[in-house]
Amino acid sequence: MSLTVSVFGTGYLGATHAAGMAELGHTVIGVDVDAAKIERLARGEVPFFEPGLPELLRKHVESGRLRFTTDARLAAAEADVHFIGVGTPQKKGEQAADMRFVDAVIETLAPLLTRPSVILGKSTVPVGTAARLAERVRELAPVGGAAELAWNPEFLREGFAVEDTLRPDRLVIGVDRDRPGRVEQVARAVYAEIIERGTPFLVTDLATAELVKVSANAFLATKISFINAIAEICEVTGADVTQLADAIGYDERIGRKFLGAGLGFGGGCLPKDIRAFQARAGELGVGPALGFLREVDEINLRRRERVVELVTECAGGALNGAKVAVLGAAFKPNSDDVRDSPALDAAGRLHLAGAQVRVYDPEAAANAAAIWPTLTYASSMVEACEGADVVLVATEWKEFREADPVALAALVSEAKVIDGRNCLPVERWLAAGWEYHGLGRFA
Ligand SMILES: NC(=O)c1ccc[n+]([C@@H]2O[C@H](COP(=O)([O-])OP(=O)(O)OC[C@H]3O[C@@H](n4cnc5c(N)ncnc54)[C@H](O)[C@@H]3O)[C@@H](O)[C@H]2O)c1
Ligand SMILES: O=c1ccn([C@@H]2O[C@H](COP(=O)(O)OP(=O)(O)O[C@H]3O[C@H](CO)[C@@H](O)[C@H](O)[C@H]3O)[C@@H](O)[C@H]2O)c(=O)[nH]1
Repeated sequence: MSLTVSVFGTGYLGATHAAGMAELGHTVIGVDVDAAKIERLARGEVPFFEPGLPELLRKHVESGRLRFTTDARLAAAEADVHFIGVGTPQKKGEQAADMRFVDAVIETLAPLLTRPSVILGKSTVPVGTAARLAERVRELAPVGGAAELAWNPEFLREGFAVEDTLRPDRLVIGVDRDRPGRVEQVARAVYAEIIERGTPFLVTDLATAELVKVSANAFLATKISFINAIAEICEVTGADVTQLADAIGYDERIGRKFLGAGLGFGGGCLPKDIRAFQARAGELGVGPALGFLREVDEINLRRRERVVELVTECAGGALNGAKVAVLGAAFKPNSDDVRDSPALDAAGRLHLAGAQVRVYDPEAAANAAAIWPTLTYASSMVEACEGADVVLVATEWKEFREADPVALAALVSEAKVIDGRNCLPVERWLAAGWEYHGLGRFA
């Protein structure tokens, strides 16, 4: 069944979700308060880097199935289902999530709902938010209880956002058990094509759906920090954390995914989500239950300090004046996102410690320069490496993994590389004469 849906927020999540909904056959209205962003999207342009999204978005904008507006009234008038995909960033100077964007959508949208409607929240929120918002919607909507709200967390990964939207591992819908209404039936209609393929569709209560999302991210962050903690031990014992991860990963109960030791996790999700989860647990009086997440965060941040230490050692003990090429600024490859990026953070720390840092990233330089305008940005890997005393690989872009170590060795001043993502073919780099340092291996 084809529906008309709106998506509030057209960032990484919202723009992908809007295009995905159109691909599933629905008529879609994307709504954002950022007029410049809406103008670009309406022209069929994606304002960030996400493989496969420009083609999908353009296709549906051109067919007229996907429109963009800053006017919430249009969405309220035409759509039967409204998705909330606005940001829930970390509050400045606090651990907790900033809920003002989600709240603003409800305050704007609910008073406009004059016919039965379903609101599906996708943003990552503290447990308890959905119940609070459902109540507020009933208060504000002219149709009262005929405006229903459920929570439908999103699990997409940047870099694979289109694939994850169209072919998710599972769908989770949290509904108000005391007021079941039509919301489950509507959610099934929205995702019919995906459900028919046999994708697990889990219906839970509101709190469980909210907690599924933050628990998944807390688990992923914990797995990464686990292996990075082991990397610290490997560094003082001469062991190799990548071989260790392979060996423990063969045990299916453990699994090899997310055991990539290196500079650690960053981005717009894992760091702020584990902090907001701890803050919420504290508010609920069960802070100690998530005390381990503080450790997870600390282990993660220590990796950035370790990289600065390694660069300093490679530069002969002092960073002042050392020429350092930093390859990568994005928090991970195939993304231009630099939110809480370990790569950019390491580059910034090296710069502040007196190194002459030249950063190269194939997609994220403009976003990086908005945060760190005082860093020097090279327009190619070659330009970044020319005359460098130390090369730091900070994001595992394919371009860096497949770089020719012989050609690069001829450009640099000293052939010393720190593989901050343990992603380089070590034998090739050693054979080309490089002094190689990984994280948790050949330290
Ligand atoms: N980025 C991801 O990969 C991802 C994946 C799963 C879940 N999430 C969650 O999804 C949410 C959005 O994340 P994001 O990375 O897309 O954020 P983002 O910052 O890229 O985008 C948020 C968008 O919301 C818009 N916005 C703010 N207030 C608005 C309003 N009142 N009405 C309409 N639009 C408004 C902003 O202008 C911006 O375009 C967060 O809760 C995040 O935790 C993100
Ligand atoms: O073995 C690994 C795997 C990942 N990372 C790092 O962890 C961070 C996060 O990676 P990833 O989870 O792939 O990126 P996101 O796009 O932020 O996706 C996460 O956050 C999203 C927003 O909540 C969720 O929807 C996704 O399911 C969840 O994977 C990045 O900095 C990676 O470099 C590692 O250091 N080692």
